[in-house]
Amino acid sequence: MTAKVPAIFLDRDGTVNVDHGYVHEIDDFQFIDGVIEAMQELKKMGYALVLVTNQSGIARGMYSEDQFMQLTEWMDWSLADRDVDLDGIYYCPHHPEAAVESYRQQCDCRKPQPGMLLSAMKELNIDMAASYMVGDKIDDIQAGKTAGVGTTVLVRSGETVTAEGEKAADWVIDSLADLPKRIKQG
Ligand SMILES: O=P(O)(O)OC[C@@H](O)[C@H]1O[C@@H](OP(=O)(O)O)[C@@H](O)[C@@H](O)[C@@H]1O
Ligand SMILES: [Mg+2]
Ligand SMILES: [Zn+2]
Repeated sequence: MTAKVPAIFLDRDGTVNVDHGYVHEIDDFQFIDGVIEAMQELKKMGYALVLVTNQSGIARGMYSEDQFMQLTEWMDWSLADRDVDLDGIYYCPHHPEAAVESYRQQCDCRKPQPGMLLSAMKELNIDMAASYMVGDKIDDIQAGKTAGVGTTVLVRSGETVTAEGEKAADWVIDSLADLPKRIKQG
């Protein structure tokens, strides 16, 4: 049995890229300042990078799963081009009140449910206690806690941080760009 790896679970919209609202076009995908450099550093520090994103825009009929895949491929290549190889990409296309019937369900993958993180844990052999969940919403924090992630981190780069969110998260930082430094501080 190989050793377990620590991971950084990354929310997408509001954490990696600016949340313009249900982003599904390359032209609207804008990396937040400093996050690519931070991801480079986190890889060097030995963390696996795992993206976990709710994509209810698919269930809502705003864009197709194929469109999401195309954007994801572009994002993945853009990051690889900058020496950031993502170790996993997980997404939830569902919503309980979906316009598109095939995506209408109360799934276990839409954050705050922990399904995406738990799938990654099994598939990538992740050491959850040594891992971090980074996101801009309380739903990200709750998913991390339920999945047994050691440290939950709320960022101020997306949705306005609420008092409830501040209370739930272990750490609150301005941006993913600040995470490597914050981890090194201990
Ligand atoms: O932040 P992640 O999980 O990567 O992705 C979130 C997006 O899929 C969208 O999620 C929606 O929430 P609802 O899914 O409608 O509750 C809204 O917050 C949108 O502004 C946002 O773009
Ligand atoms: Mg988000
Ligand atoms: Zn789902």
